Amino acid sequence: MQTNLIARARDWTSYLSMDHIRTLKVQKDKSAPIDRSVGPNGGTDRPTEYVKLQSVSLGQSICPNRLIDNVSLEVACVKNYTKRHNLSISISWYLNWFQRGTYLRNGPGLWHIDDNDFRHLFDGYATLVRLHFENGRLTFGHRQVESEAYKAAKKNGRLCYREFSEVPKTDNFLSYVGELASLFSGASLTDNANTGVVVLGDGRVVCLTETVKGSIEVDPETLDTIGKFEYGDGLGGLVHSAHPIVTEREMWTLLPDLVRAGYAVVRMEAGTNERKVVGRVECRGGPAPGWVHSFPVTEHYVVVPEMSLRYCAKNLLKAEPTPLYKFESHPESGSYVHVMCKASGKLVASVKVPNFVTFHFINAYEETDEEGRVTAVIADCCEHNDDTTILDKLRLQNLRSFTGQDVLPEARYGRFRIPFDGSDIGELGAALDPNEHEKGMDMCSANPAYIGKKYRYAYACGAVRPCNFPNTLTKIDLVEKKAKNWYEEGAVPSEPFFVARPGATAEDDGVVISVISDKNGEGYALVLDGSNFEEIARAKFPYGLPYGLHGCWVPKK
Ligand SMILES: CC1=C(/C=C/C(C)=C/C=C/C(C)=C/C=C/C=C(C)/C=C/C=O)C(C)(C)CCC1
Ligand SMILES: [Fe+2]
Repeated sequence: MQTNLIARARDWTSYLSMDHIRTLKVQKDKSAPIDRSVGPNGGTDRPTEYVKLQSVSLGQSICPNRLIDNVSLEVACVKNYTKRHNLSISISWYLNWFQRGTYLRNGPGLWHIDDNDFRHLFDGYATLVRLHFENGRLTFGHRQVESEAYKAAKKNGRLCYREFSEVPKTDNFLSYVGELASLFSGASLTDNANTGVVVLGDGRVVCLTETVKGSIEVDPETLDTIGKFEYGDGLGGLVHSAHPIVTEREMWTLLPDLVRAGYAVVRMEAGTNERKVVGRVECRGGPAPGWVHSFPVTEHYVVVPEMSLRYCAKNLLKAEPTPLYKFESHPESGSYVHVMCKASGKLVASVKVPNFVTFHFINAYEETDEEGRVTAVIADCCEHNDDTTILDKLRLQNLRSFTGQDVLPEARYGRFRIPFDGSDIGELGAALDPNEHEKGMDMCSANPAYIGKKYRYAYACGAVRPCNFPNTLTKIDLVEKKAKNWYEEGAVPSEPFFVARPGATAEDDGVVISVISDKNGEGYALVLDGSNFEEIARAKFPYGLPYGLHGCWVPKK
């Protein structure tokens, strides 16, 4: 039976308030109207909080894969419904090892407050999605991260902090002057932690964005917002990389210095809240540091990219979004890659490279000669052919239009080579022919055990064209220089996340998890085999989810 559980749109939208928890009528009604207006390819933008569902259950075979012998879906009356809603999808499959642990995915998920609609994908308030695997059951839930920005917006019915492209309305000049002061203190910047989620070495789970104040600890079980992650080091900083490098022992991140153009490279020991400055990189171009959404590390070095797309204090202040939002392109200033020794904080290489545009570095490693001496650092990223238009393409209006049209800007598996021979020039090319992934490429992950080391495989969102957004899950083999796709017509997958099989020896021995929005905006969790990239399991959600960004795996203790 192909019945879907769909709450009528009217019912959902009338339960916006977190404070008024009521029972929703869940109806087996395929024809019920749903607001599919948000996210690339729709997604169902419903108020996300606290829904007490009527108890419904049905048996359903939802995976064609022969490895799944039986799937049943039950929507239970959630006891603890003041915390979250919770749907239980029972799957029995043969991957016993993969039955204990939680996949969390963060991303912007709510793009309006009352009647105020946001403009850009990155503006949305953070929504956490949780897929908990245990004893052959998948428990699914999702919830808003309760940042100050989100709570203030809900309370006041309007935007109160500066988001990626949205700015609160200023009534008069005096309050504008106040705004200026609050901007430089960081007070007016958002703490909407809508970009990534990481598990620190001591087990704490933190949602992140690019503002330092937007580091928020959450409970991976209940999705409760525990509170602000306070850095107790006095380092301050307004912005940092949205993607720190986290291991069991430590966390590395970059703090761009918007006043004295440069970057502080900082390290935080696991179990502490104290970042320590290991070294500083001075920018070689100007007038401000290049935007650094992410960066890679090798075993011994931190790679600091300096893009010619640079932060712009003036644009931070503008009331209306500029074409490049908070940034400004300075192709004439050049682009550079710097390499710092983790142990000494000394700069060991700094090279000029062709201009590039990247949000996501994938990995980096050291190239060595026969004697084991490091001759170069190789750093890989999703590179948008030095085309900044990707930022504007991610405006909600663009994502909602152009379905089926070939408007996705081209991207490649960018590979930098930073030589250690003292030369001033680095190389940038493609690690494989971009036609392998139809020149669509972003949202990459690799086996976490290979971070900083020579690696062979990566998982990304690629393209089957024509498309207006990446629409495949793609396994990339950097030795064979081949890509293998998972693709379903009209579906929009989120970042493929690799989870290694405990005890695995092969790099690709594990599973790849993704959350998919199908062509109707409904959704399912998908599990692929990391080695042959075949589908192992899928579990359909009773409603669609908005597009999300980055995830993490929280192993069950
Ligand atoms: C809030 C402020 C800022 C915020 C920056 C944010 C939230 C940046 C988020 C960047 C993300 C999510 C990038 C993802 C890229 C995905 C791509 C390119 C996918 C492509 C598919 O083809 C600042 C701007 C830092 C200023 C202060 C305030
Ligand atoms: Fe990101």
